[in-house]
Amino acid sequence: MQGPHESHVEALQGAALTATLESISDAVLILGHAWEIRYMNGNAERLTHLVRADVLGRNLWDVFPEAVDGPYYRAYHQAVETNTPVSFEEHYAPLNLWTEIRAYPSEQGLTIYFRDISGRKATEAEIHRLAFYDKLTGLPNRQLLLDRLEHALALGQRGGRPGAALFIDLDNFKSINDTRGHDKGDMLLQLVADRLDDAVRSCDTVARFGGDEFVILLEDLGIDAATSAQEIATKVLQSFHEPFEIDGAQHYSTTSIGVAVFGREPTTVDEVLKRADLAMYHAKAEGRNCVSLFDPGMQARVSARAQLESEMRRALAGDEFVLHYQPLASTDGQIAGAEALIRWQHPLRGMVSPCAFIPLAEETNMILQLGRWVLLQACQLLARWADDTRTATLEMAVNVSPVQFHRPDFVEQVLEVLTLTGARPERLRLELTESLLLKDVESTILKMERLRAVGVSFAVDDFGTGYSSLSYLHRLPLSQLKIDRSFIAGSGQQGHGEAIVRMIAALGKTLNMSLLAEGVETPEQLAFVAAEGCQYYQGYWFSKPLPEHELTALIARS
Ligand SMILES: Nc1nc2c(ncn2[C@@H]2O[C@H](COP(=O)(O)O[C@H]3[C@@H](O)[C@H](n4cnc5c(=O)[nH]c(N)nc54)O[C@@H]3COP(=O)(O)O)[C@@H](O)[C@H]2O)c(=O)[nH]1
Repeated sequence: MQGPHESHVEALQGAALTATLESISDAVLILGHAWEIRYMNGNAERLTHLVRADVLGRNLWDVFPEAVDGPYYRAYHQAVETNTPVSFEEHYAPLNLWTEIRAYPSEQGLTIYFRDISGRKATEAEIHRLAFYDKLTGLPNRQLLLDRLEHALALGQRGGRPGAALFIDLDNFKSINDTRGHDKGDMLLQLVADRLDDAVRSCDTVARFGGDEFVILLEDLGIDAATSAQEIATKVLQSFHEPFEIDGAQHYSTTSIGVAVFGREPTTVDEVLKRADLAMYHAKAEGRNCVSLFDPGMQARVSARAQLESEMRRALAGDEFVLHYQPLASTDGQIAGAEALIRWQHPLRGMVSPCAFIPLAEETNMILQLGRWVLLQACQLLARWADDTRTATLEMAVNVSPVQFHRPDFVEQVLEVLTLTGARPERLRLELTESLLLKDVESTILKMERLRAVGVSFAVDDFGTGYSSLSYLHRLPLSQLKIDRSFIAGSGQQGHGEAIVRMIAALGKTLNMSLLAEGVETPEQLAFVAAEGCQYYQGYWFSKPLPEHELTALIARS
């Protein structure tokens, strides 16, 4: 029998306990030993949309049949065994619930605390999406790709399941941004993402690596992984044959793809991506719109290039470049001037030909510094020639790279060098290639005319090897055509060399330009080009390119 004091205390405890259970933020269910519901707080009513009076005394599984297969039994037994609360998270559409079970073995009952964590789950999902998916295209981002590649490499190394990374870079992506705006560029990227996704299996990962670069991770490729990867890359490439529909207009785009295969041999994520990237650069160098498979030779070539680049920077800072001058002669044997030709006096490799470093200098923009240096040196000599009657009428020809010419301040640079050196502009001839003249014709003509106005003249170098359009050749302020040496070398033999020289000579006459034959090596070639109307020639028959002091001696003798 309870005394009056004890029942008062128990009633007090009951009231206090109920008040506590009603005030906490969690939903609470207290169950008896047969899983019958003995208590349900207000939060549990709100969350389950049930009324306390309807469920009290009923079995939990009758009230919540969907929970029968859930983790409740397991959690209860674990809570009993460990004598600690056990919690878990479960999804009951549309809710995500956090649940904690506290067991009371002595009373064979339990309390279930639960709360809606849908908001937190949505935030977590959003954080995950932001961290691992690209916002613009919805594709996996670089981070997720790296994780999956790491996993694929582990499978490849342990299980011998080979895979491949395809590094995809859009060709000329910049042009759509520049011509149609960044929003259209973004649309193209979204369409490309869809197209890449459609081109591969759903188990492959198509990721946006950054900018206009995408990577496709192919897994489980089978024995001939290289062939399969190349076939898939070709399929991806071909998927670009169809135009992209951007805001009602059709846009054609191509892509360059580098392929790197991995398998059992130990390698790293960085290494695989570096290889695929290298192969992609190789595809670009091959003319774009193609697939290239990584081979170890590529690495060696890139290292050699990097070495050359750093050596060139050192050479530019030091004193390793020199100019040689090849005499330009009239076909009756008089020196008419000289062409300045750069040489690299390398401390270990000896004299390096410009063919070995001009292309790299152009790619890296070092040609800007180099080209200005050449112009300055050549104009200094031209200025010195003006002081001597034997050299005062000679012309100086200087090669101009397209990279130099297309800089907006090219004209100012030439004018500045002329002012600095005091060289006479009418003795300076700039040699431009056909491809240079073809690009951006209107602005090219403007630049040439500004320089021609001060007396500078222009020659087309290596004429006949490019694609000069005769329709605009007459509009360019050119004074000389230099016939490429390949046609001169071909003269006197079977082939079209002679006929081409004849045609170019006729064209030069029509356009009122002087003609210079390049690469004349024999007296027969000289006789031929003279007979065809070339007033000038250049070649080993007269002289190879010479250091300045040897050229001066040759002029003095002639
Ligand atoms: N942008 C710049 N380009 C330059 C500069 N200096 C040179 N170059 C370009 O490099 C290419 C190779 O030049 P180089 O090795 O100097 O060869 C020149 C001559 O040595 C060679 N030549 C001349 N005569 C003959 C001959 O009878 N036979 C023969 N096999 N080769 C001969 O021709 C080259 C001159 O070419 P070109 O400029 O077309 O008149 C070359 O493309 C240079 O233009 C520079 O400062 N800037």
